[in-house]
Amino acid sequence: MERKHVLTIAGSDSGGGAGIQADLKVFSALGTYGMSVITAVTAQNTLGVTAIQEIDAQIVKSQLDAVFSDIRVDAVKIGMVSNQEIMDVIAESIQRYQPPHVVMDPVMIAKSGDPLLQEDSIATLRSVLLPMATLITPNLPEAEVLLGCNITSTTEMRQAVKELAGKMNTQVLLKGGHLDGDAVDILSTGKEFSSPRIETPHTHGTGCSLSSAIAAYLALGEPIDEAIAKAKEYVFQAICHAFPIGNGHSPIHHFYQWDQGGRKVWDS
Ligand SMILES: Nc1ncnc2c1ncn2[C@@H]1O[C@H](COP(=O)(O)OP(=O)(O)O)[C@@H](O)[C@H]1O
Ligand SMILES: Cc1ncc(COP(=O)(O)O)c(N)n1
Repeated sequence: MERKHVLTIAGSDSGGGAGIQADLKVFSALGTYGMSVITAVTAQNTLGVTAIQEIDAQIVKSQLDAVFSDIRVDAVKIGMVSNQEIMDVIAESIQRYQPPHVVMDPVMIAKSGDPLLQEDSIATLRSVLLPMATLITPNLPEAEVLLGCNITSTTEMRQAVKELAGKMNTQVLLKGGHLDGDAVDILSTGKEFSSPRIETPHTHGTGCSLSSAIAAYLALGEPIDEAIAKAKEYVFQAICHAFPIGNGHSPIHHFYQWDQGGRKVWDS
């Protein structure tokens, strides 16, 4: 079978739990070929982010041109994009190369509470980048910023996801990981994706991994509902198999093998 190619445009996490590193692990685990355009380098571990170096927008553009001019891209995932200049070059290149699927995780703040987006860039994110995506995957705090209102329950999520989809003119998967109870994510079509909540501090990289798994499954030809359902199951298993690696919030775990009966066996 022809190998599918998936590109992540995101920031690097030196601790290996989120950003580019999580995305590439997901792409490999799902049998796709992963590529990366790095927008920022973060000095980060399980405790937080201690420094950020944004990559020059022209270097981001050169990375995008290098990939798109030579290699077929079956789906794109966009994660941390911290300033307007970088947003503009990404938007231009999506416009120019027209990849078939673009999943955008509008990353604003790390789980540790550290900001990953310059505040004066939110308007550009909203008006330039988000409308170019096939699907956007905000968590609750990000959706609250984009909508300018509080979302405190699944009922309010149902209303908010429809409003966001209307405003951004794209499909929205609103993630409910920040509420209590079952982890319920809601698609703007009204479809809901639920899993039991796992009581663990080791959830670093869940959002990055969900969006990159959706992009990989779209590249593999799954329809959007199926791509989300499979990505959610993947993240659920990856949380279940997380193990502590530092002194803070450890990342989820991406390694599984296939047994002789063709079933996935997660390494733990
Ligand atoms: N403790 C948990 N147990 C099960 N699923 C979770 C848990 N925390 C997050 N999820 C799921 O992981 C994905 C990422 O969610 P969320 O934490 O809301 O996003 P982000 O990482 O962007 O803050 C969603 O599918 C969410 O439902
Ligand atoms: C480079 C980078 N990109 C994204 C996140 C968000 O991930 P999380 O919400 O799990 O901290 C992060 N911490 N670092």
